[in-house]
Amino acid sequence: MSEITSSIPLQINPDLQEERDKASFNVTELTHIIYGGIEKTKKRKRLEKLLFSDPFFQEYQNVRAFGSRSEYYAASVKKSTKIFKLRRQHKWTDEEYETVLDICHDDLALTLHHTMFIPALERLATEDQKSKWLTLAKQYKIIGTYAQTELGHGTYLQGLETTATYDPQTREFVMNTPTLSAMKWWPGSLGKSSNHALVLATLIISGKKYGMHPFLVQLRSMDDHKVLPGVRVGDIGAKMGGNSVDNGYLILDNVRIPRNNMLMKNAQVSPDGKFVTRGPSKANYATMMLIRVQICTMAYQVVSSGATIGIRYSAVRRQSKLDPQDREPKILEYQTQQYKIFPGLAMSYAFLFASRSLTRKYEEAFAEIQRGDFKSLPELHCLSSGLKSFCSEHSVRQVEIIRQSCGGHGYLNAAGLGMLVNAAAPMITVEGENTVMYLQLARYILKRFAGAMSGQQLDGSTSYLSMDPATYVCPVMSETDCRNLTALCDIYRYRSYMTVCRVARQVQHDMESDMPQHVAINKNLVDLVRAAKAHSYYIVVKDFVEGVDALVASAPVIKVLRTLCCFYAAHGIAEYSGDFLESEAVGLHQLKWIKNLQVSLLGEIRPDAVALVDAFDYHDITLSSALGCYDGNAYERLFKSTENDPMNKEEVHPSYYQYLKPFMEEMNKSKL
Ligand SMILES: CCCCCCCCCCCCC/C=C/C(=O)SCCNC(=O)CCNC(=O)[C@H](O)C(C)(C)COP(=O)(O)OP(=O)(O)OC[C@H]1O[C@@H](n2cnc3c(N)ncnc32)[C@H](O)[C@@H]1OP(=O)(O)O
Ligand SMILES: Cc1cc2nc3c(=O)[nH]c(=O)nc-3n(C[C@H](O)[C@H](O)[C@H](O)COP(=O)(O)OP(=O)(O)OC[C@H]3O[C@@H](n4cnc5c(N)ncnc54)[C@H](O)[C@@H]3O)c2cc1C
Repeated sequence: MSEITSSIPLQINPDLQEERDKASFNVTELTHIIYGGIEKTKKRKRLEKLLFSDPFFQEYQNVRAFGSRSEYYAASVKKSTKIFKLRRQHKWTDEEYETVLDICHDDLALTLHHTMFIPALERLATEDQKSKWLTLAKQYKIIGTYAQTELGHGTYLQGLETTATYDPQTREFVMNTPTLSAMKWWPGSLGKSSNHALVLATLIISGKKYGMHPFLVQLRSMDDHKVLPGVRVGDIGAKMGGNSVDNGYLILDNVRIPRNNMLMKNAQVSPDGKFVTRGPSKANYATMMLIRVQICTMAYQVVSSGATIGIRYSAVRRQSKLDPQDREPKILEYQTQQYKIFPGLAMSYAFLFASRSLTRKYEEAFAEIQRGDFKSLPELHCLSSGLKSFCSEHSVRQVEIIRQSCGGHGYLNAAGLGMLVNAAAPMITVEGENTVMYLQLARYILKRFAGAMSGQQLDGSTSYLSMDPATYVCPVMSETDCRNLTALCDIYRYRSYMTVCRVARQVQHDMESDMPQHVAINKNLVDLVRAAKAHSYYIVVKDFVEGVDALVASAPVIKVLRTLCCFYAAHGIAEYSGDFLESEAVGLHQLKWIKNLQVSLLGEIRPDAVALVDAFDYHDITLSSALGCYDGNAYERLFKSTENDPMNKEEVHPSYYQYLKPFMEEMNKSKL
């Protein structure tokens, strides 16, 4: 009788334990730093315990892995409603609720209700409207979504075709989807879950268009969830990932809504049809900016989850030979393996600090905006557009590299990496497609650069554009200088300055050669995006350096974070060496030193790699990965995962009787 079983050993895999034993710093101390203090970590742990003591959360993993799309959606609705109920029962604050959503790490079917519908009501409704609609939404008496994107237009909001035509006779808006391309297409939770939608439509009064405004439209009956007259709504189909969410389509045919259903914080239509605006014209774009900021935090969660799985697995997987006399080494010993995974590890900490800094700036600016002061809006719009694009692009790419680094097993659903990549991939597209968002940043940078050239004193994230480039000397004079974080940051800043300067001069030159502005811009789009990326990279490195410098922590924690920060910056210079050389931010000597440093830092990070991912403190259910589980018993967990596979339910699959058996019989009878 074979002794091979799928039972999970009670003890930690000794290979992983060995890693934990040799960590140079206190993991718990770093965990507290990551979560904002001991109290917050404790609170998170309490919430985690409360959630995961319910066996449903474990069963949900099986439905996610093996259920049909419809079963997965249903389980996710159940999960959403369970969480909603728990929130009421335990009177969670918004912060506690956000923590629960972070712990769940999963697209909930009703996610749009809290990620966009409620924030949109908070930002776009008047106080009177809030007391009605926001109260209902927060009590889950209505479930809503944010319906902006159409089949024909997602990016170009001025091209949206859905109309809201004011009828002064009845004091109603008449909502219409005039063409196929005008149908709403993509909104999450729209297809089957929501009974209300915030529909973004072009306002028309007496035949005149007044731009895009938000309208609250009821879609389904509150008695039986049946679709209301004039409304056609459904699911848009299976996607690469995120299939627990019913992204939907919506067609409106002369649907009448009361005048008060237009959210009127930023613009009003009076009963007799007069239009009045308040605040800047882009005030109705406020919800998108909030989510762009949140996407940076999501990118941190994505890449840190991927790094946790990749590093723990690489510490328990043994393969091939390094020393011919020794046993097979852990694959984490191979320098190439470290080179695939440690950039994701360093990026996790970089994005932690960058997203924290962006969130702080957002909260400060939002408080000003609430007081009617919009001066920080342009800076915040551009910073959030750039960082949203940068963090999503880099995290998705890095997690795919980590998936590949796990060899064949990384390709299994049970590894959790494929699902992570596919769930995270839309971060690149949602809330403004990345290229388009980089170009928003580039447009702002060009204007600021022109301001600096004409002697304006700049402030905020672009203040460095008023530097005098003639004063720049590469601050790295020796190999040892390469470890100086301020010097590395200066190199990024100068690279960004030169990239911006070059494209600004080119656009100006093209326009002076009588090229129309739009032609000159389009001729330089690739370089404009390059400039926005260089600026975003500089901001992330700067936030990382400043974040580590400002930390109050023990010497070992500071040391390990400084090493990671140095590696992050050195790796970026090595990876984009062409740009750094071309801009003369570094010379060939410096590049060689920085590349050497990058490789030697791999060896310095190696002993702390497992501890650095343990500090993220992800629960096994949150990670949902046989390869990345805390105990390191990856093989047992992989084997265990096959038990729930419906393919293994019967010894002989029905397809044998249907197809294979008759086929084999036919083949065996055949004379050929
Ligand atoms: C651990 C596991 C985690 C897994 C993670 C999974 C994640 C999955 C996803 C989660 C769910 C996501 C839900 C998604 C929801 C959505 O996608 S909702 C739809 C979002 N749609 C968009 O974002 C549309 C993008 N387009 C735009 O924002 C705009 O059209 C535009 C590109 C910005 C252009 O706008 P337009 O009105 O055409 O403006 P212009 O005439 O070009 O003027 C631009 C000027 O306006 C300024 N500006 C633009 N936007 C803003 C703003 N938000 N705030 C302030 N100012 C703004 C801009 O700077 C220009 O200013 P000037 O240069 O001074 O003129
Ligand atoms: C999973 C998921 C969830 C979503 N959830 C919602 C939701 O809840 N509510 C909602 O309203 N929407 C939602 N969306 C829609 C999303 O916001 C849009 O897909 C997104 O804004 C991009 O717009 P698009 O699809 O029209 O892309 P397009 O604009 O068609 O982009 C296609 C290509 O054209 C390029 N391009 C377009 N314009 C320019 C330009 N000006 N300059 C240079 N290049 C350009 C882009 O870079 C891209 O390469 C969701 C989408 C996804 C994938």
